[in-house]
Amino acid sequence: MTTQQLTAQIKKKNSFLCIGLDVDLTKIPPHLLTQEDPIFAFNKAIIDATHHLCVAYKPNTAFYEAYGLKGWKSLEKTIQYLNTNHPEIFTIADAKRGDIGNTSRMYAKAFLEDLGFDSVTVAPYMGKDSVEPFLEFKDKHTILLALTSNEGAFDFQTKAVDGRELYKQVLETSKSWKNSENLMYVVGATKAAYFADIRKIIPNSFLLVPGVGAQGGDLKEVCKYGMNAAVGLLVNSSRGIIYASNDENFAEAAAEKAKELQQEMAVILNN
Ligand SMILES: O=C(O)c1cc(=O)[nH]c(=O)n1[C@@H]1O[C@H](COP(=O)(O)O)[C@@H](O)[C@H]1O
Repeated sequence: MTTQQLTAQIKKKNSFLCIGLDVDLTKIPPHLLTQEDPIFAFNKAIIDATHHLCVAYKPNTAFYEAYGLKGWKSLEKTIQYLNTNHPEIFTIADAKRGDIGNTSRMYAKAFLEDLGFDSVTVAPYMGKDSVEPFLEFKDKHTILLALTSNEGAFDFQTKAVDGRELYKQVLETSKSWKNSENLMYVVGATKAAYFADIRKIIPNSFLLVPGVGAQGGDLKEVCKYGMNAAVGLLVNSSRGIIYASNDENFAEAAAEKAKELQQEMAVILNN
């Protein structure tokens, strides 16, 4: 998918919501546990109830890898379901990969080619040759961790190296990499104060913004400093949406939560 197609979908749906499919079997409604594939059954119900409210889904692969072969199968079925039924929706494999070049090439093949995701999250710290293999795929996107939502972001990312914060160096340096037009960046919603500085370095790139909902980030603040002329934001909420209820009505409850965020977004987009 191109960023133009993503932006068109944002305008059409009045939404830049990304729903995180972080499925934990201890949190899903107990009645699903008797199904042959409870993770996929849960995801399918969530997708069926929310696809008109969001423009992206982001399964975090940890929640699938934790269940071994069965979990990976559920991930495969989820991306196939999305690509078959909602090809206009942007998909993110939140895998946070990155390794020496030939290994990154295999990660890129796994997520962007074999599974068929539109994008994958990648850690930048092994540098250019660890990221460029992901950038080779046409109309696929590499979402580089810039300034993450967690407390630990202050351990390294905001520390100055050669007089400039490390996250700024990641933004600046990565712009010169081959096919860098395929880059997007992760910036946590909990770091709203940093968005203005970030936009000075990468005015046009899409930002994946996790951390609203369960982690307490503020949507309005994020938009005030992070939005660009083409919107340029995908705001993610996982637990705050998918675990709104663990009764039989869980999918409708998730849709209600997604709608609350979408309506806030619509107001912001139309102001
Ligand atoms: O790459 C991410 O998506 C990510 C980066 C980051 O800085 N912080 C962050 O929370 N995430 C992911 O975004 C999701 C947030 O989930 P909730 O806090 O439940 O909305 C999880 O899948 C996290 O792994």
